[in-house]
Amino acid sequence: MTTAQPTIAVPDSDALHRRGLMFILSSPSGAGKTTVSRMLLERDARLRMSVSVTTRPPRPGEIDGRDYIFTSQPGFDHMVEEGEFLEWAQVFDNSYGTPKAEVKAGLKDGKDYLFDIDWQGTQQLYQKMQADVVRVFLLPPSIDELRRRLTSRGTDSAEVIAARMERAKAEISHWDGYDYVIVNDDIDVCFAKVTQILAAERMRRARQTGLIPFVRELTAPDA
Ligand SMILES: Nc1nc2c(ncn2[C@@H]2O[C@H](COP(=O)(O)OP(=O)(O)O)[C@@H](O)[C@H]2O)c(=O)[nH]1
Ligand SMILES: Nc1ncnc2c1ncn2[C@@H]1O[C@H](COP(=O)(O)OP(=O)(O)O)[C@@H](O)[C@H]1O
Repeated sequence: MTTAQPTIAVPDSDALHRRGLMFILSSPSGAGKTTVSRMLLERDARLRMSVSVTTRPPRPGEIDGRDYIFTSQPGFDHMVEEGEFLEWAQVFDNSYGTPKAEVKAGLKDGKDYLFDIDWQGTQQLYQKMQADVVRVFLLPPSIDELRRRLTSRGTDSAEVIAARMERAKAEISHWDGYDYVIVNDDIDVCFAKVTQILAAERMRRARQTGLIPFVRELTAPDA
């Protein structure tokens, strides 16, 4: 004869409530963060892109609202005045900012957000929302390979590429402000590492807000 057992929900990745996380990917321009971001978004339905606002003109193939929200400098300044950004920064000659509203609400609902932002934005988000932030920095395998990637992308003029190369070493100098640093040599290896980091970070105890009632149930006197 079997005795009736109290039912306890089996904890899989989504069975228990979890607070969402802010997954930040930074790198010097051309090291591969857009490529890795696209791969993540294609393969991971639980991850959403935090689409930034920028005054930079769209590149060929970029879509307003998907890659960036493109705006004028007065439009951007107005958003700053209205407090609509979680963080914003001047990068190269343009302004870039992370809209606040969706991310703040989504994190509570367990939604995860991907941020392709620079070290200045990373520092600001970390200061404001340290417990939610995971910081990943991609390095190129060499400076020559970085130049080759920027050139082969075919989206920027020689002048813009030269300006980005000039800034690359300054950007790389911020590598130690990140939790994880990956050399993006082989894209599949790099992507696998990023995926592993995301999986582990999702399982952190502090994010699994549903654990407290679950453990209470497991350890109840009549369980
Ligand atoms: N702080 C901050 N940086 C951003 C934001 N959006 C993009 N960036 C950064 O701005 C820099 C330039 O981006 P972009 O013009 O798309 O060129 P890319 O680096 O070649 O992809 C990159 O380092 C991005 O990570 C944002 O909302 N905030
Ligand atoms: N691991 C890699 N090996 C070879 N080429 C790469 C790799 N990662 C990215 N690329 C290429 O390098 C160029 C720059 O990558 P991108 O993702 O646009 O960089 P970022 O967003 O950091 O500026 C693109 O043409 C991309 O296809």
